[in-house]
Amino acid sequence: MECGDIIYRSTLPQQSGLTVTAPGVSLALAAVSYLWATPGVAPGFFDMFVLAFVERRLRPSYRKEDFVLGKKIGEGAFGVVYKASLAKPKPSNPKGDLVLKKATEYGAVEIWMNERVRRACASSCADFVYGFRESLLKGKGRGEYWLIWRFEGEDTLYDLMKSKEFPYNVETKILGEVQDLPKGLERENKIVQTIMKQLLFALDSLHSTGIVHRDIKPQNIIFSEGSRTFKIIDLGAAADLRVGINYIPKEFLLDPRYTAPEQYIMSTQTPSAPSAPVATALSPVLWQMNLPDRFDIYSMGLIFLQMAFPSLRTDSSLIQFNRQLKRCEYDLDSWRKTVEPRANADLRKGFELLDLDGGIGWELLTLMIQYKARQRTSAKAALAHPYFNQEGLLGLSYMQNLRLQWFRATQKDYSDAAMWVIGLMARSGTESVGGFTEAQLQELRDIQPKKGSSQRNALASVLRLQRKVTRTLNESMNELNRQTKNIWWSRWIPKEE
Ligand SMILES: Nc1ncnc2c1ncn2[C@@H]1O[C@H](COP(=O)(O)OP(=O)(O)OP(=O)(O)O)[C@@H](O)[C@H]1O
Repeated sequence: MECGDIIYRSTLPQQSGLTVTAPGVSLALAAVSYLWATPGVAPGFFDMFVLAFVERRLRPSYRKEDFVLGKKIGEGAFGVVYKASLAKPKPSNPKGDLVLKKATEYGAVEIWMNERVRRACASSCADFVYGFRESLLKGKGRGEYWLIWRFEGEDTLYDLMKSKEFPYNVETKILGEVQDLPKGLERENKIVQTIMKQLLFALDSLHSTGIVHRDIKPQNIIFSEGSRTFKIIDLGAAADLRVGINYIPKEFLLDPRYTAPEQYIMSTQTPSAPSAPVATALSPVLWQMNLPDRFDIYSMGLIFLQMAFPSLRTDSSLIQFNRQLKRCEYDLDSWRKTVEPRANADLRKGFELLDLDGGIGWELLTLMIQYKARQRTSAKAALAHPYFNQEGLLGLSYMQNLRLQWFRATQKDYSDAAMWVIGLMARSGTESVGGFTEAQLQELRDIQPKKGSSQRNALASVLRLQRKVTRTLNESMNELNRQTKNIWWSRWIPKEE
């Protein structure tokens, strides 16, 4: 080719463009679904490396001297809580009173969780202002964490439930006015419904971002005067399932009155606290395997129960209820059968309230208080339950009714059915029936495929593959766990200069 020759585009070699194929599209969709599935690997990366970074640059930071401590409003085993205010308020500072917690070691976790919540679902929890680790004076121990929130209000749900006036003492607070109904079950039911809706909404937002609270109880639910809603507080025992923070349960952080029977949010067979990258990559799988959010649902079910039954609002009666329920093998219906015949007026009132509208309240309660986590409803599914439909069951359209039937079917636990099928497979190995015995199944897991029996070989391969995947998963996680991993995230917590 001579210099100055004209080259036509059509004569150039064709560019190899991106070819869209059906398997490629399905693979991409599967990858996107995985990355966005609860607790959200992709949103997690964006949150940690973009949002957190931007927030740090834009939000004001504080030091110890900026605060004036007021009266003490709470003291737990791991911190002291004060009402506080700013020493020299500026126009850009938060308005009104503040709450300041001086916390020990668990303060770091609480700062992490509060910052995560502020970015992902600020309205679910008390409005977090700032958190830092105080400067260490030489020879003065490990230092404390200071956490600052806006003062949301005077009352926790516990304070409000202690009053004989409950739930009427909450009515104007959340609904803004007194309902045009005579005092009685129907009116009380409406108030309890509204409270439950607010609580489940807050809990659903927390769970959607991969945080399990683990200490849900009326004492940790504050009424926010500003937003006229209930908000969750005290994230010191929470676990962040996205990155595996606070993943190992610390039993002493849990309140036995409200904890679910399993005690642990993750199966004890799941390898302990994975390192952050592993936890992040596997978080959707681990979430689906363990359904850790159902731990909070059980506690929320107990709060629902206490709101419905005035006689179960004291500590001693709740402890007694827990004992009775355990004796009934956590079957709420059989507990009801035991106590209803000799129920006092208060207990009867609770049953009547939950039995309104065809027992839809009782149905929701039993979906929350179940022994097996997998049988409990999620917060999202609970919010879609017809209990929260204004007109109740009768007001449901044909389609809504269909959805309810679907909802009930999906809430069933099919693990028993799976066990039954496996059991049948194993039992069918008797000489009279033919097939595989338990011992033969075990043998199948161990042997190499033999020629001549394709069915037998296929099953053996599936079982071997399943065992191999589980083993590899466990080994790689344990391997990565050996690295120091517990405190990597505390780098994110600001320190006082
Ligand atoms: N943002 C807030 N606004 C108003 N009051 C609050 C706020 N946060 C906490 N409180 C009050 O402080 C009390 C103690 O708070 P919190 O439960 O977080 O502390 P704690 O040290 O973990 O206590 P405990 O160990 O007893 O649970 C709460 O019961 C509540 O009355």
